Amino acid sequence: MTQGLAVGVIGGTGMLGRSLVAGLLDSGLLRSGALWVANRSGTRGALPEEVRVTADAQELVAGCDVVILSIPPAQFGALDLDASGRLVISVMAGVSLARLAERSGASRVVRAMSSPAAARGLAFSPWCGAIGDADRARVTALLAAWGKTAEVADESQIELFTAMTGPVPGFVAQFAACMAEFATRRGISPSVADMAVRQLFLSAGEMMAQGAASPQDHVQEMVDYAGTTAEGLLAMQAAGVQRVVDIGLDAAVARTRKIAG
Ligand SMILES: NC(=O)C1=CN([C@@H]2O[C@H](COP(=O)(O)OP(=O)(O)OC[C@H]3O[C@@H](n4cnc5c(N)ncnc54)[C@H](O)[C@@H]3O)[C@@H](O)[C@H]2O)C=CC1
Ligand SMILES: O=C(O)[C@@H]1CCC=N1
Repeated sequence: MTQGLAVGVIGGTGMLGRSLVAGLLDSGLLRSGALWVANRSGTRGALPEEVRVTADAQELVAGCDVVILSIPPAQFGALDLDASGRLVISVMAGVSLARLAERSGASRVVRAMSSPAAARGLAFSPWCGAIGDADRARVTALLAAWGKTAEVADESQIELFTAMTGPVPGFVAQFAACMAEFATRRGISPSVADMAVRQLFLSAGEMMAQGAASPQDHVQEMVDYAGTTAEGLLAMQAAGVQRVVDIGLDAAVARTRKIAG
């Protein structure tokens, strides 16, 4: 059963947690009054009145079927929690399934990744975990409330996505910043460069998200067109653009794998 769940987000007023809460509120999956948030202070912040807020994570667990962990990895070791009998979903970077089960006492444990784009239903939220069919349906429904979701093979793949799709706009912003820098160094005003680059990434994102062509297909189409863009793309490829991206993402994955939780 995926409708009528009671769900709690520990860390649900943080940068990611409040976005997850917003996505869940819009989902229609939860019973009325069945969304809980726990944080350190017990303060509501901007959360709507229908969300139940507590400073006591164990009180949240008592009221919920599903417990979502969205606190900083460094805080997880100090979290005193007995979530046995609950379905636990973590979106924390770097914290392993074994550590989640050991620290929470839960046997139904999922390791996922998401992003603050969840508030707009635009996140990509991959997950893994050894769970049964009913829990798989619950997890898929909850994570779909934040955007797209996919079950992946194992934790090492979650670590790749922690680097790639967790940080929004993250590495895409780096590419946009490089283009804005190119323009301003050649005399275009910073405000015009900023507007142009934002509009380019909006339109490119929409076209890639909705069109049939993959990003690789888009690149090949432009190369085959053999115009001005082809010249630039081939020069970037020859200069090692894939290697630069590999180096950056490998470094972010390595950092994720150093987190012990
Ligand atoms: N911020 C982001 O874009 C992303 C964050 N993540 C992961 O999400 C998790 C949360 O990150 P942020 O939201 O950025 O952190 P944050 O620092 O903005 O918020 C953390 C929240 O956790 C609460 N908290 C901390 N210790 C607690 C405890 N013992 N009991 C109850 N609540 C506690 C704090 O009160 C706060 O509300 C991290 O594990 C991070 O790796 C994953 C993907 C993207
Ligand atoms: O940069 C970070 O640590 C967060 C966690 C995963 C993605 N962004």
